[in-house]
Amino acid sequence: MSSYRSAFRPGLFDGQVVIVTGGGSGIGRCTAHELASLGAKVALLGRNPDKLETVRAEIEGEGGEAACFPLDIREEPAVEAAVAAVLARFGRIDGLVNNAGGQFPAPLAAINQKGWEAVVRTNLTGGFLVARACFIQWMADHGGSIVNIVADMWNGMPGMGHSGAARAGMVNFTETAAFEWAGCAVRVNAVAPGWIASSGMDRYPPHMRDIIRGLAEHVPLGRLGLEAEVAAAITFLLSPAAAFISGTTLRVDGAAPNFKPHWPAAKGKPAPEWDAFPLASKPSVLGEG
Ligand SMILES: CCCCCCCCC/C=C/C(=O)SCCNC(=O)CCNC(=O)[C@H](O)C(C)(C)COP(=O)(O)OP(=O)(O)OC[C@H]1O[C@@H](n2cnc3c(N)ncnc32)[C@H](O)[C@@H]1OP(=O)(O)O
Ligand SMILES: NC(=O)C1=CN([C@@H]2O[C@H](COP(=O)(O)OP(=O)(O)OC[C@H]3O[C@@H](n4cnc5c(N)ncnc54)[C@H](OP(=O)(O)O)[C@@H]3O)[C@@H](O)[C@H]2O)C=CC1
Repeated sequence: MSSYRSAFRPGLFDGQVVIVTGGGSGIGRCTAHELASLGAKVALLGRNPDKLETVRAEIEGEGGEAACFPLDIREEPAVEAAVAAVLARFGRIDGLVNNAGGQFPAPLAAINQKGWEAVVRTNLTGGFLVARACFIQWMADHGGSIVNIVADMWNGMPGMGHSGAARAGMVNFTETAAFEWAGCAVRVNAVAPGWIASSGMDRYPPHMRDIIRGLAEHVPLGRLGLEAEVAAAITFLLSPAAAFISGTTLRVDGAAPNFKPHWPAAKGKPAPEWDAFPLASKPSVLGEG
């Protein structure tokens, strides 16, 4: 029996198979737990096999079913082989959560071609490759639902120019795929997290710690988001509750893009679903509490 306290009804994904890329940590790991708690069999994709294996063991320890498929999403043959391996193992693919991603913080002038391409391939090309493989190998004939995780970098974000450009591309890919694949009953949406208290926050260099700790002051809801709050948005878009929703990008950001410096953000608001995922990451950069 899973300890995950989902907002959705038990058994919602019984019999379904969902791929979660970047399932070995943070938002991907949390989403994998949530979907498994609702009955889905989860295929965990990511580069580090040890991280994937840890999450697989966690899920199976909670009564769910999961399997690991290590790969780099930027490598086309590896992506095609991994999707084929998921089908060989589970026999179907109902959903894809295209979550793997990330970047290094650097001003545009300090990014060389190799660095730019490393980030664009991670956050745009890789997601395209995984989505296309799922479509061609299964969803074109059977339908399905794809959720692409992007990032709330609207209007540009200094230090994140490569990633913001890639995410903008992924939003447009989402819109085109929603149109092209609609005739095959494939829905394609995106979720744009704002600043989330996930393991990802611990991957930034020490000199950024104060910036990260101060981010909540620029969020009208007065806090960082939770992994479980992003997972819930993804789960909604995968579910039949979103059957007429395709081609959209759902922000999960506490209204951060609406922040205006002349008006203070809310202070000390509790996170209502803090205990939805007892195993959630506690990024050390944010300190205790
Ligand atoms: C801002 C305020 C926000 C404040 C913070 C707010 C957060 C915003 C919201 C977003 C949050 C998240 O996404 S949280 C998720 C965070 N998680 C992650 O980022 C994990 C995934 N990231 C990665 O794997 C890496 O960053 C990524 C580069 C994408 C892929 O790794 P690779 O192994 O392929 O790449 P590497 O070999 O490390 O590097 C490839 C090249 O990239 C360049 N490169 C690498 N690091 C570099 C650096 N620091 N400065 C310049 N250039 C660099 C060099 O050219 C490297 O080549 P050489 O010179 O030959 O080495
Ligand atoms: N936390 C936040 O505030 C925000 C996060 N996001 C995005 O949400 C997603 C999840 O981030 P989060 O959970 O916070 O951070 P994590 O760093 O914990 O998760 C990123 C995951 O992506 C995987 N990954 C990265 N590159 C590749 C690759 N080339 N091939 C396969 N897997 C890869 C990593 O696996 P491995 O280590 O094994 O490579 C890791 O599990 C990312 O796309 C991130 O950019 C967007 C906005 C805000």
